Amino acid sequence: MLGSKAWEPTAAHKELVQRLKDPTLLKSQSFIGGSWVDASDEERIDVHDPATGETLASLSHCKGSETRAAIAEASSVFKSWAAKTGKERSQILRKWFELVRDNQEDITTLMTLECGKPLAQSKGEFESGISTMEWCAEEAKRVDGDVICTPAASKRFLVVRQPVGVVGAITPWNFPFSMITRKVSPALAAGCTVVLKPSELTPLTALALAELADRAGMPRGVLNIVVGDAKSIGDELVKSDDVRKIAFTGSTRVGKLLMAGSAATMKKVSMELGGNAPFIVFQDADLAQAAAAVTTSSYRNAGQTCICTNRVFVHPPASRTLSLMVQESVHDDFVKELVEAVQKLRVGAGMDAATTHGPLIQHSAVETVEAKVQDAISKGATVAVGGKRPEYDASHPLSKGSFYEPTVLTGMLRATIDMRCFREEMFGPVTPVFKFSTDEEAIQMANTTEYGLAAYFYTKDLARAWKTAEALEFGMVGVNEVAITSDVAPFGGVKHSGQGREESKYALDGFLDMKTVCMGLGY
Ligand SMILES: NC(=O)c1ccc[n+]([C@@H]2O[C@H](COP(=O)([O-])OP(=O)(O)OC[C@H]3O[C@@H](n4cnc5c(N)ncnc54)[C@H](O)[C@@H]3O)[C@@H](O)[C@H]2O)c1
Ligand SMILES: O=CCCC(=O)O
Repeated sequence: MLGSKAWEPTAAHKELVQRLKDPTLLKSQSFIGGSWVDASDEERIDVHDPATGETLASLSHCKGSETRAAIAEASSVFKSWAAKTGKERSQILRKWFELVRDNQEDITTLMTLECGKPLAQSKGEFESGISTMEWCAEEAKRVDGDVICTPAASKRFLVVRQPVGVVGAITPWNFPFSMITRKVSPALAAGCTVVLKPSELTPLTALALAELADRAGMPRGVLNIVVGDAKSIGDELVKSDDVRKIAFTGSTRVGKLLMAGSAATMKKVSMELGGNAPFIVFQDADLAQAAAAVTTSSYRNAGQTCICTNRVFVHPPASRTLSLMVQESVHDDFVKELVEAVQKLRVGAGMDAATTHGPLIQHSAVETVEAKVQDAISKGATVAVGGKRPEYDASHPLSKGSFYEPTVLTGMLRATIDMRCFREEMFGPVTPVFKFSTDEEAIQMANTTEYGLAAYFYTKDLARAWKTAEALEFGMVGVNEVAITSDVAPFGGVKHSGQGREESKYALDGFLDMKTVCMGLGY
């Protein structure tokens, strides 16, 4: 949110400074060419704590000219960074990883305060992010090429892999740490230089990372962070011919804009976009495990995770036959287990150790969730639990927070797939439960979405597991498992959920070009 030109530190800001072991990690400027710089105009951007609505910090608000400066810095040092040996880059990245690891407490505090997620979840994200940093620091030493068997005795073919150039990285607010490490670490390991635009809602974590990169001895200009106006910064990154790759995580809408814009300069793109994850509970599933898994997956980060369970399908629908009536209880038993688990979630501020469920990122997100829930109710859904904002009186410290209660919607028939909660990414703490009658129908309903990021199902039948995993049109499938994220496994989607993969042994591939060298032997 744009703030006033004059910034008077708030009580929340002073409290944050007190909380940090190293308050110099709290920055209010952008990091360009190894220096902390103010924007050329005086406009500021305020960062809020979504649990209280209080202003945590006010930052200089950059636009096009600062972005051009950052691109120029990244371009000017690209050749020297690329020319370092993998081992030299690895040593700097390793040092950065160590400094970040040593500052876990401060970084997770910043993450929780600016994005709202419970501290335990910030720690989980932190573990995921530093694993990526460590992995990529190691991989910097392994940017190998290839020798191809030749069809002609007089020549040899080799493949060398070279960094693509300057990378424009654009990241969202819901994972203010790990979405950065997933792009910046492999890009730097591959020998690229980076201009990063973090979300204007959660820039503090990103800026702390820049400070630690500087302390780690990252050469000036190799990593630049520009905070400010999304469109101006994005437009500069996209139109610049010096930027050779856009690495984006965010909404499908913005991803498509960036991809279309990148065509003019024929940039590489990697797009980690929205999801609409189905979760199928087959009749042979362990219901208690499935209900616990839906609770974990659907309400993680208050439902604001790209791989959150968005639609649950439970076998079977109402039937008059005795055998199916017995099976009908699978649905009812599952809903009972789920509702009981959801009732145990504790809504509150992320810094409170008892909290399992934090606020949404801002009030407009709560309004969008409310509209989707109302849409479902108007089409026949029943609220089994939640379905509203928590009722805090005006004197309550969280009364200005952007909270929505964890919600389960039931009573959904196949006829209700026109509901917004079926078609759209909810990005809030709401789980709609639908019924299905055959495996084919469940798979078909699961695939009835333009998205294709993550999908989950629970079954004990091996044949059904193989068949379903192969039939689901998603980039990642969890079978009797929802914790599918790992630094060792490729992460990414198909269809409108994007292209390219982050993490794993493939992490650096998107930041490298292949060059074929054909060597004539002269005979
Ligand atoms: N697939 C994944 O790995 C993954 C991971 C996390 C989040 N997401 C998706 O991200 C979305 C939530 O994040 P969000 O609300 O921050 O998304 P968003 O698309 O609104 O914003 C993402 C980033 O793009 C920037 N941006 C916005 N408009 C821009 C423009 N015109 N030009 C350049 N940059 C622009 C924002 O400032 C932010 O930094 C959800 O759809 C979620 O599923 C996907
Ligand atoms: O929202 C996207 C990131 C999810 C994850 O890392 O598990």
